[in-house]
Amino acid sequence: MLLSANHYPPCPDPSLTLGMSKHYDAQLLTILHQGDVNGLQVFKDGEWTSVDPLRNALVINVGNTLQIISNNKLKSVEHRVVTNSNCARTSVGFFIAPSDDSIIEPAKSVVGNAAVYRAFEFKEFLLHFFPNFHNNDLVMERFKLQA
Ligand SMILES: O=C(O)CCC(=O)C(=O)O
Ligand SMILES: [Fe+2]
Repeated sequence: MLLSANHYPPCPDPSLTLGMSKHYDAQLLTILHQGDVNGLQVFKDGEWTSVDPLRNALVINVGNTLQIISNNKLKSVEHRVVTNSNCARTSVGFFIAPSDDSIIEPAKSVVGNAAVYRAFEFKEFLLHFFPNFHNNDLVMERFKLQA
């Protein structure tokens, strides 16, 4: 498990920069507390949509590794953080991750004979994920079984 605290100061011109650029989370699940300031957006139906903070609620985000284990039944979502000019924003994320030597593969109970991904060690996934952070299709392609 990894804990990450993010602080986004107010930005005089939010059109010039993002708080966090678009990405997918690599791990199994992200549990995010985003306080009460807007900023998180998900890419849905071809556009960026705000995930408005709800009082006393956490955001649960499926990561790439859970997408693979679920054989694409659960989808990792592209997301980013925008800034605003009025107030600072702080978020805290818990990333639930397997140990580096865990074997990741689509769960037998969900795939039948149609596994989309091969089995691999989680550390192989991380080694490939970070250098290719901005090309998620390329990341996922490497772990697919040949059609
Ligand atoms: O600050 C946020 O709301 C999201 C942060 C995030 O996406 C991340 O840390 O991976
Ligand atoms: Fe994220």
